[in-house]
Amino acid sequence: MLRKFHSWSGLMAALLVVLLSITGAVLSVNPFLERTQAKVAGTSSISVAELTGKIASRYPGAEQIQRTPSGSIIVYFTADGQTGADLINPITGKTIGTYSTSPIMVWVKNLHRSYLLDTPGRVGAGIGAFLMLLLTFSGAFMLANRLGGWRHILRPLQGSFKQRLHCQVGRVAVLGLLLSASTGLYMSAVTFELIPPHQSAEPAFPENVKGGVPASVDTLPALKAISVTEIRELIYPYPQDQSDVYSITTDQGRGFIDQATGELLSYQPYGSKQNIYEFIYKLHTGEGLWWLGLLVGLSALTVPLMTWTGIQVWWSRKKSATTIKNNTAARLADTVILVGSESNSTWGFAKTLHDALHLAGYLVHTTAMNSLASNYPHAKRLFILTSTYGDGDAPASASQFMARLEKITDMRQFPVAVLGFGDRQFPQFCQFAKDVEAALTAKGWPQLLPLDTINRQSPQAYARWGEAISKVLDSELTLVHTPVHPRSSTLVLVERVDYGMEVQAPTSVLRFKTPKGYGKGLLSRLLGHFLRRSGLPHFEAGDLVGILAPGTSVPRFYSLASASKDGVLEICVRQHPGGLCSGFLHALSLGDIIEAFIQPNPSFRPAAGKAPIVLIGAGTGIGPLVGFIRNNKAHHPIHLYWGGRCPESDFLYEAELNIYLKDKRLTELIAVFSRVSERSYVQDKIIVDGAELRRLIEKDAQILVCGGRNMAGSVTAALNDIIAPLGIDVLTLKAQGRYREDVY
Ligand SMILES: Cc1cc2nc3c(=O)[nH]c(=O)nc-3n(C[C@H](O)[C@H](O)[C@H](O)COP(=O)(O)O)c2cc1C
Repeated sequence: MLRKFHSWSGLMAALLVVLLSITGAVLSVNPFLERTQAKVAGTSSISVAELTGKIASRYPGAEQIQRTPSGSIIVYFTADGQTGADLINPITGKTIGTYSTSPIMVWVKNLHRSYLLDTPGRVGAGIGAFLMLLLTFSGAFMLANRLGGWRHILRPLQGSFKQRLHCQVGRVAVLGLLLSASTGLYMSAVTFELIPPHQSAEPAFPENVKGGVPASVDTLPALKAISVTEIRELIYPYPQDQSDVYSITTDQGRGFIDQATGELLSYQPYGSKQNIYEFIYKLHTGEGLWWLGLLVGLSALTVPLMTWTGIQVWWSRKKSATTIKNNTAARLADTVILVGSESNSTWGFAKTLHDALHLAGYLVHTTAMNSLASNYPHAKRLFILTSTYGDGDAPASASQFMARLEKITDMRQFPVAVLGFGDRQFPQFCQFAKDVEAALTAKGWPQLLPLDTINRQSPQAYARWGEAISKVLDSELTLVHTPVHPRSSTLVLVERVDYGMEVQAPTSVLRFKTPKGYGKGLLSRLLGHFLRRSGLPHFEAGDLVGILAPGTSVPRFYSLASASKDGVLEICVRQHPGGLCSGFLHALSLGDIIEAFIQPNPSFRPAAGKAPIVLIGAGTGIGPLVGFIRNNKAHHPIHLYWGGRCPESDFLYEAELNIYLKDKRLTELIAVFSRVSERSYVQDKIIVDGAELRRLIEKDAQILVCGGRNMAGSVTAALNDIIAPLGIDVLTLKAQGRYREDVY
């Protein structure tokens, strides 16, 4: 709900808020520039009388003096029948230069205040400020939700690069944006008198003007009592009109001064409304607070970037989303389907079930598990279809389901059927679905059907589950769903390095490129050459590539050892006896092609920051770890623990790792081998280095583990022992986003 609101209001407001923020950022530089020109040091001891005296000798035709919020003094005068305005040094009274306002800045100000459209534009600017405020609030609440509450708002972010960029930039700019949007909105409300007008009434023109011979301006007692740092404006009386007065505006109020006696007449101090308005005006414009102006201006500059990343995130979500038609509202539905999915394939199965039930006359409500409502007044049955991710964990759209279920205590219960989607090659097969079923049973929910599982999106298994549903509902349902894989790209093998034959662990590093470089047409190929683009789809090291071996419909996933910016798609594959896909890949010769698609795996990559990184892997688990090291151009400290069989035969990436050690992309390489006389495994070496690792973890180190399940389990156990003296365990590190695994 909040996300929909944030996305749609963001899309609608994009142009308005981008214009407001760019122009606001440009204007925010003004107070700083003015401040650098203004001579303010030592002016507090100078009175207005002194200043006007100095000005009078140089500008006998002075008509008005103004002090800008940044402290610059401007004199408006007439000389030889011509009017002019000069900047004055308040200490010497000398001319600094001619004062003029830049027409470009005037144009930018008008664009900011009214989009150059007068009153309708001012209304638009007010709406823009309001939408910006809503977007800032909704974005902050979404982020807090996503990170598990306000207390965890600074936790490392997960998600695709654009999602992380969007949230990170928002996190940095949130206070500045709240300040500029709320103050801008207040000023619009004042303009349209939605808030009672702030302007205190002008003091009445004094009735008791003496009208005598004007005294010299530098002798007037009222002007002697006011410091230059307090004055805003002094308007001189009409020459030769002895009944006229000086009109003065200061930081505290307005009044008139008798030109003969120098007495202050009918003075009126500002009321609290005026003071509030002026304070908010200062906060919004930075006039008089140049450093705040610059900070707010800098945060405004993030808006175009956030708009762009926000649109991209929205578009990729929309592209991959499954549209559910005939979705009944939760409060009216007799059947509820909750979906837990990471990469959207389970949504396709849920849609098939939704359509079949709708066709059979049910009122069906389908939504993400995270959107579990606190009640479904008319529901008679609940279906939960969920995949499992990570190592038996919840997928993205179900990440908050368990916590929500725990909180809801008074929901009416009705029969539920849980269907798990998973892959048997993961030992925690459909574990999250099992956990959901167990949590519901513990809360006393009745069963519609016992938990069932679907291995590798099998359409046959799904159809069989459909038959069981038909029976229990006594309705004829046909569940035919063939999963659609993302559009694949054709890649050609350009390089392979083979290892491990002698130790019965044939392992190859395979590097692929697109067959024809960037794009297909001549123009795009030329462009690709010119821009040095590889034509590969975008991916980061640690993402997954799904490869369809000929004759199979189920892809096999491999962790990527390169990022697309490296110009190649690189994987490290061990040949398993009888393995369909690994056999196919190992049989490839240079020039052979494969069909592949990218599946982002944003939860497995180092978080941003300078904290040390400990990479732990064994065998082909080194693939993504090498990718992280290769891209460590900032030379953050990286320690790599890796285990192989024999240094002469399967020391994967040995030459490359030595280069990285030399050029400091890698700080330390600890390689251990199991088929040598002093055999050792990574977990053994971790125990030996326990004290050093504990020290790194105390320094906020993050740990990334990649490789087989047994190795990962032993590493967890070893680390638990090592960090026990710190009063934490691996689960704590996981919750802090500092322990990430890619385990197979
Ligand atoms: C990185 C990764 C981790 C996975 N972890 C598990 C797991 O622990 N247990 C399991 O049964 N399936 C696991 N799977 C398989 C997915 O659950 C399965 O492919 C599912 O059909 C994906 O559905 P979705 O696209 O709706 O998220 C994993 C898949 C990937 C790519």
